[in-house]
Amino acid sequence: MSAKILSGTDLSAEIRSEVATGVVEMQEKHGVTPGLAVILVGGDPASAVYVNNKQRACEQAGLFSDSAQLPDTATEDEILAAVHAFNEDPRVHGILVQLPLPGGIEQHRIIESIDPDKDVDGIHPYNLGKLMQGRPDFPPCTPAGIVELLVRNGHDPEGANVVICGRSDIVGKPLAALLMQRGRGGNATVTVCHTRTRDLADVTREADILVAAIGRPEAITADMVRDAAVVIDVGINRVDDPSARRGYRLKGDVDYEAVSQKALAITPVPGGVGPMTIAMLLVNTLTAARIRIHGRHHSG
Ligand SMILES: Nc1nc(=O)c2c([nH]1)NC[C@@H]1CN(c3ccc(C(=O)N[C@@H](CCC(=O)O)C(=O)O)cc3)C=[N+]21
Ligand SMILES: [Mg+2]
Repeated sequence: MSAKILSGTDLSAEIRSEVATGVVEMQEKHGVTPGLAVILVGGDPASAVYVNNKQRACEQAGLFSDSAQLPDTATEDEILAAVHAFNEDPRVHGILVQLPLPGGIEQHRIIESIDPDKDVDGIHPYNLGKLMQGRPDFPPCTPAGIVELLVRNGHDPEGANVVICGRSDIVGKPLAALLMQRGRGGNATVTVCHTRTRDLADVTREADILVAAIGRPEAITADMVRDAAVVIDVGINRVDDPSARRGYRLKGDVDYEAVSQKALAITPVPGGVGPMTIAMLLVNTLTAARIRIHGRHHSG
């Protein structure tokens, strides 16, 4: 068997065009253009790629976009000042601070300084609290993108055994919360694995839906996957490859060649979860603009 490919490239284009329609409607009805600001600290080349992709996606969907690029020597106060400026900027409805921040910066202080109404990443404690209550305004973008990939491709997680490998604050933990909540995209039975999990393969083999968010190339091998599982690969690892145009290749956390022989469906890397993350960032920015107009309770 060869797995069906779950294309994040295609689905993200569909979602971005839904956002574009929403933007036009908002401009006509309210004279408001939703805006997203990205704060990037330091010169990590992969991060710069994402920031550029985000800007381009904003322009294509008709959103206003801005960014602040700070050197990796920036102090906590300088980063706080950048956040503050966007908190106060009426053209900006959503703020994303690219993580991780350089060592020595107290990340939680920065995140807590973001206006929760502009926290389109959904990582401020207030928004994470609402997520845990099953009523998120801004579901974190990568988890939200994964849920859309599943639901819109006919792999509803309801009743399924979902195993998530990785317990990060930005992927594993919020994804578990989304999948276990009541309602659309939820009602799954969720297991979260991590570096201290005993007999990882024994756990992953029970998964109807397996999510790899580990950060190590090809960590998930075919023997760890149940026949006909749906496999979601969150990893975006740069692996040196002198024969490649840019000197590296992107590899997921899943051994794609082998696992795609066994799985029912699988996301590719690139072209899977990555583009969905950006699409959901635009969705959340449109939501943030709706909230500014109508309030938190009328944003549905
Ligand atoms: N506060 C915060 N929120 C984030 O959502 C966040 C973050 N920090 N820090 C970094 C990670 C990583 N991330 C990606 C988004 C899109 C692609 C993406 O579009 N990837 C393309 C390939 C891009 C390439 O060529 O490198 C793909 O998978 O097809 C990748 C990675 C968001 N992150
Ligand atoms: Mg407010």
